[in-house]
Amino acid sequence: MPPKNSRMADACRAMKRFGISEGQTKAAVKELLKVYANSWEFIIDENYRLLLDFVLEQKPEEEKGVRSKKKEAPSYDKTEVVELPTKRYCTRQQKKQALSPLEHSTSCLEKSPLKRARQSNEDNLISDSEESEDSQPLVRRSRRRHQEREVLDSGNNFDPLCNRNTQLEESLNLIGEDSSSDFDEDGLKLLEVESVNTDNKDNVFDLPHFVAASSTPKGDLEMSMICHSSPQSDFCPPHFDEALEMVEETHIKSCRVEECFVETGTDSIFDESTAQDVLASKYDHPSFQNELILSKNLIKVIPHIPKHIAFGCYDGLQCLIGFARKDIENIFGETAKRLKVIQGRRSSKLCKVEAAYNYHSSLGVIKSFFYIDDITRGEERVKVSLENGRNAEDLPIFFYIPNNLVYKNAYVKFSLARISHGGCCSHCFGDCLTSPIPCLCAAETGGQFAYTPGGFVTEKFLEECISLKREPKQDHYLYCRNCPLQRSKNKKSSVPCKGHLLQNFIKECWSKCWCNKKCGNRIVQQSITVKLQVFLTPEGKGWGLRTLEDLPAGAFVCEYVGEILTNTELHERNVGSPGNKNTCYQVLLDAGWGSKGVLKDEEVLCLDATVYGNVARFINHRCSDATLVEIPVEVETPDHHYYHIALFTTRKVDAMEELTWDYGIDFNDSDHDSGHPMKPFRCLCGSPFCRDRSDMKGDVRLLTYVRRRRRVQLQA
Ligand SMILES: C[S@@+](CC[C@H](N)C(=O)[O-])C[C@H]1O[C@@H](n2cnc3c(N)ncnc32)[C@H](O)[C@@H]1O
Repeated sequence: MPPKNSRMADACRAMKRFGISEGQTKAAVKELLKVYANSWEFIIDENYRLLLDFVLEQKPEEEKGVRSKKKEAPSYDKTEVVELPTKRYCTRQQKKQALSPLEHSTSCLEKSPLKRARQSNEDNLISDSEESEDSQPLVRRSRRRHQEREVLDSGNNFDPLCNRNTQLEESLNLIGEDSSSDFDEDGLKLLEVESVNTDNKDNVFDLPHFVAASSTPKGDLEMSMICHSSPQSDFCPPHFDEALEMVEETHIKSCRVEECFVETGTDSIFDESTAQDVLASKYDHPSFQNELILSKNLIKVIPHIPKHIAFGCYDGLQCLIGFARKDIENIFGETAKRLKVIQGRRSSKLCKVEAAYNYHSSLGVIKSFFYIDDITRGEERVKVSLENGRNAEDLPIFFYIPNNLVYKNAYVKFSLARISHGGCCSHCFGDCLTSPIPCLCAAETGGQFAYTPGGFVTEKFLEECISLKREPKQDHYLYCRNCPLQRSKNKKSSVPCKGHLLQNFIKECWSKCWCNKKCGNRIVQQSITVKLQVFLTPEGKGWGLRTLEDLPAGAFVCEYVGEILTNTELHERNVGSPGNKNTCYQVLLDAGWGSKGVLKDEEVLCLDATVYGNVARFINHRCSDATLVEIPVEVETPDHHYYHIALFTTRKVDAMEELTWDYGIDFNDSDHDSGHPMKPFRCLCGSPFCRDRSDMKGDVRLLTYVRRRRRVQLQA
């Protein structure tokens, strides 16, 4: 019997042919050995068929793993990278010049990328009618095709990956495959291209095909296509029209193609002149020639690319993969300095198709596009963008409101008469935080301000709030004598209150105070100042919210805003909605419950952000170690039955990191009786402290799989 190591090495070699990494193979073999009592027989059988099937079945889960791993990437200058001008446009003037592709490319390259991008924006202002039909037949055609489709498809959801062919699926799988060695020290993923680029004639990946599609926050769509292009092979660059069609049909169904470029690169094994010869001869291929004549102004050939180039996109970041920095600077000039560059590990041949489209930012056409400039429709001081990455998903439909609004019966009466002089600072001037003696408003926080002069929650106060939430003790709960939650559920019998977490309140200065509007003790009422983005979470949690800038600990991010309902109204709303499916945007304002006598129904309040809400409705849950913590903030009224739920960072948060908070859900509450209005869901927070213990998926899935395999084998 061959030694164990050599069997593993053989298995890895066999799997490598299919683009499966060593890490994946080893993990799969380990699992299978467990099931087959350490026998290799089934694994080796039929040329590792079982192993291959098993790895391929595992893939979707592993892809999730890849993404969450990437999330933990250490910080680097992400903001700069996001701003990368990804389109390298040629000017309209250049398009009109009847240059050969190579001449044309030189003239394009002479301009700095920044200049080119600027020029292209100016070009975009030129109306369609100015465009000569002859100069851009393909673009024009695709526009018409799009317009026709727009009429047919209006209202259809964007589904970039539907209609894809098998080849595309295979190649996307390859790119998505995981291996811990695929990440450099910055946690960015290198595209695995060697496996699709072998000289093996039987290789299924011999034809050019798309490997990745990504959208950028600027609204560009990028497609990469790897081609087998060695001088010996009968490589032919993709038919331009075909490529364009594929881009449109498979990826940007509902977007308008404005401009489209094909860029080709060659391998470092060529010197510059050989590369030019090879490319020139390739473009002379009869099947391409006609298109070349028609679309030559759109084709740009970069004569010498020493290593493969590919654009990947992770959470809106662009990364340029495979170039040595020196080479990038030669080709892209100044722009290169703004890129995060990963040294290439292997050489490859790559053909890249770029398509740019315009998007609309008004809510009216939200459904057709997948990048929205500002979901708040100008309601906030800052824009909040939405990016629908590459997955197909309905865009959220709700009314954006920057402040809570009463639905009907909630008693939320703000009146100056209700605020006593003792409850506000009537002797202050300017910024209360600069005064040596904390003002009366700080009485709520033990005579110390909860905010620092820099505008963050103080370390001590933040710590207290976090530990109260993470490790609540029995005496941190208040119990109502006649709990409104139990009352609304079961009117007859009086079920004891399950308890409400006692929370530390902040009291902000307000209109009856003498301080300045910009006083440092008015943070939450200044509303959102942080740059935020709604995005589709890769783990399958739906939409999520992330910050586009680095945030220190204790920074105010946003308030949880929604309709203010009484508990009875909430109960009626939920009973009336099929399957209680709207509960996922509901929270209780119960921080003051149990501290006073029995609350009247109109004083028992909650927020529902299902239909009316702000950006906080997109914040997902994370058990225990969330990036945000909620703190009740008293602004307009001293009554603790109405307050603001303000969300502050629990620690330093990097740009592009997801913002999460612990909803306080009891995932093991099968009767859904804990009092939290939100129904428990299968938690995908990924926290090591995750409270959802229902997930024994790994073992169960493996067993099911093995049983199925055995059945198939027996039947055979
Ligand atoms: C307030 S919403 C958050 C935004 C939501 N993801 C969306 O797409 O609109 C709460 C819902 O998001 C989903 N969700 C939030 N956190 C989650 C988690 N850790 N795991 C799985 N789903 C989660 C659940 O469906 C939950 O009911």
